[in-house]
Amino acid sequence: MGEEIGFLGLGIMGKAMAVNLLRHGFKLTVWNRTLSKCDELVEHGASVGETPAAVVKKCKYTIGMLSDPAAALSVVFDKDGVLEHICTGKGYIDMSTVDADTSSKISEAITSKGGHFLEAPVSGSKKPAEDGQLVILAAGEKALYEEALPAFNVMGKKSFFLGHVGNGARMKLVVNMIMGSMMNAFSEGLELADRSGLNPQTLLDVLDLAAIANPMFKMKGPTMLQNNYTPAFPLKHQQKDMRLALALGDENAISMPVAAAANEAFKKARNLGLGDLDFSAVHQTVKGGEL
Ligand SMILES: NC(=O)C1=CN([C@@H]2O[C@H](COP(=O)(O)OP(=O)(O)OC[C@H]3O[C@@H](n4cnc5c(N)ncnc54)[C@H](OP(=O)(O)O)[C@@H]3O)[C@@H](O)[C@H]2O)C=CC1
Ligand SMILES: O=CCCC(=O)O
Repeated sequence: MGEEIGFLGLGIMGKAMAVNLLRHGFKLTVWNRTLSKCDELVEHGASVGETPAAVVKKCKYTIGMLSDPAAALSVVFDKDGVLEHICTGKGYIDMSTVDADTSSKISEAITSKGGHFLEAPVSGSKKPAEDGQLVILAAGEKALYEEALPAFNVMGKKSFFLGHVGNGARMKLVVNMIMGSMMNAFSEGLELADRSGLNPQTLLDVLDLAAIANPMFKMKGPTMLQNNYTPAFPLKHQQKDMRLALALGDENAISMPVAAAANEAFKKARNLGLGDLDFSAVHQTVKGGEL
């Protein structure tokens, strides 16, 4: 189907998104810092590039799905990075969750070499990525957005084009700031129900019928009651998003005491060694128990 697309970063999300694209007939050349993680993608029909630069050289446009701002910058600016082969007619789409400044730095570097840039962070986790049910929050070059729409339509159930670079990053951080705060309130509620003699499972049933019912409580509640925190969205990334959202709050002089308290809980969870578990493991900071 069409030209080859590049894909950099095969973590939980990148792997799921890339496999989904391959299943839908897209041709992909992939790269991951730990190159062995490319093997599974090769089994699904992908080619491998030895470096980000090699991938960009081969592909009309390349997608990045990296852990954080440092990783997103490194893949573009370091030796053998995206910048080495980006040029007129080629595009780079960063789907990582980063702050607007990081995205702007990448955008300026890419466009100064004649390339096109789009930021396109996503809402939705591992399962929606596998099922092509993400929500894509794009901003930047409209022409690249339109070129990538066939791939976005496979990866996501809805794509938003939000205007200039930075708006996608900001939208994503606002969404995840709300989500992180909700997860903390939910954890406290589960523990409060349990310790005050209520059945937490009954609380889940009540919540599911109430005005505050939502897919996150429905999906995470049962596993949290089993102390099962198999990572879909790693807690260290949720804490990164709270930190970046709070910085956005600082810039705009928005008082965000609820988000600040949630960030403290995620920091505490990281300090307890829970950073690689699912973000719902913040529950353990309320329980105070052994995993
Ligand atoms: N998981 C989720 O539910 C969601 C995550 N996100 C966002 O998507 C992004 C990816 O998340 P996720 O897949 O869960 O994260 P993972 O931690 O599973 O994967 C991170 C990826 O980044 C790579 N990486 C990390 N540091 C570097 C570096 N310095 N140079 C090059 N590559 C690097 C890793 O490579 P290696 O394999 O070598 O370590 C890996 O491919 C994050 O920004 C996250 O916030 C957005 C929506 C949902
Ligand atoms: O950034 C991660 C978001 C996870 C989700 O939307 O379920």
